[in-house]
Amino acid sequence: METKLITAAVALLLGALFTLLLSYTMLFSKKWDPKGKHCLVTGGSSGAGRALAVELAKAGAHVSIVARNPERLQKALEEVEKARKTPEQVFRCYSFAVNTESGSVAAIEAASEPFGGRCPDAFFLCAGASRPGFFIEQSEASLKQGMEQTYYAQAFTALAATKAMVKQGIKGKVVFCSSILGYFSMVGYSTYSPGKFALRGLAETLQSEFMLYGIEVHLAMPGTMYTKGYEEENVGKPKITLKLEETDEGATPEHVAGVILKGVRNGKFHITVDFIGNVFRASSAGASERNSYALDWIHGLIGYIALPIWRKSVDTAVVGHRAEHQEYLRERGFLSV
Ligand SMILES: NC(=O)C1=CN([C@@H]2O[C@H](COP(=O)(O)OP(=O)(O)OC[C@H]3O[C@@H](n4cnc5c(N)ncnc54)[C@H](OP(=O)(O)O)[C@@H]3O)[C@@H](O)[C@H]2O)C=CC1
Ligand SMILES: CCCCCCCCCCCCCCCC(=O)[C@@H](N)CO
Repeated sequence: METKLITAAVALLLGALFTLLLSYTMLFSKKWDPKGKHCLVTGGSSGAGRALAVELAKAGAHVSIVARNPERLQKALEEVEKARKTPEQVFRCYSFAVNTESGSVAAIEAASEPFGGRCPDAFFLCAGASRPGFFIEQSEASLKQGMEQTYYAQAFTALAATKAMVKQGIKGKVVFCSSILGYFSMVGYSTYSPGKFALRGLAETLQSEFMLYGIEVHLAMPGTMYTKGYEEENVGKPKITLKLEETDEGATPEHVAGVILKGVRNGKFHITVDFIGNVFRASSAGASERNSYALDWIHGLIGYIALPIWRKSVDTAVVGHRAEHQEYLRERGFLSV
């Protein structure tokens, strides 16, 4: 009896010591400060990208924003300008499509010009879009477009950015913006989730590979954000998907940008924004670098219990939608009878 008690006490003590030690090492992990750094933000004319650009300006960084539409870029640049901290900060906008390597190279070269050809220190890759719909309504073109608007919209900028950083010996940063739909998926997201999962795959590879160069990789996994992009995706979003998403409270892009920047400053690899994000992150961590050894197992435990229950409720809701869906397919002329 006594030996058992002693063993339990020793195990408890060791566990506590272990947690303390890890929290201690995390407290002393190196911090990143955007002040004086040149940060390039793709998708910087709207939503999360624009909010990040503003946050970075507030933090004293030089900011270059990249997107396609020049008018929206100009408007966003005015917002960034309002957040200026010092007269030395350089703020520019560049109109390029970044879903190709050549477009990304051109954007980076243009943004490097005011800095004597030196490429940016940090790349925040927020470009992307979502067009939800049912899988059977997709085509070869729309599936490819889905990858284009998710994976390629960020992968090619990462490629161009890394080549430039390595050539110039810059130990910079690459921050991807995936989604919690890069951890799990559900009805309606067949053109979006695959590319967001792919971004995780890429980030996990590069987190390891870039150890060769001292370049750090981050992967943001936000949930619903109330942005222009969100309004656009909702136009064609299946009703069942809209209903299932009600569980996600959502957040403003400003809030999300703040959380992402904090995660980057603190050297977090996976950056989740809220409780649901933390639960999915901890529940699908694999061998990914953890955020907090003290908290992640609790989020993991919550996921272990709650996620199968939630998944069951999703399945029930989808099955409950069958009749309405048949009607929808008939109306659309997909079914002849
Ligand atoms: N809103 C949400 O609920 C969520 C969004 N996300 C992801 O976060 C990121 C930002 O989303 P959000 O702020 O809502 O999006 P917005 O639609 O509000 O903004 C998207 C930005 O990306 C730019 N962009 C899109 N495609 C390209 C391209 N090929 N080349 C250059 N620029 C491009 C757009 O400008 P332009 O069209 O002029 O090029 C715009 O600046 C996206 O990657 C999205 O998938 C993740 C989770 C949730
Ligand atoms: C304790 C565990 C409970 C689990 C509850 C899970 C609820 C998830 C709801 C789905 C949210 C979907 C967000 C999509 C964000 C996005 O990327 C799109 N807006 C882009 O198209």
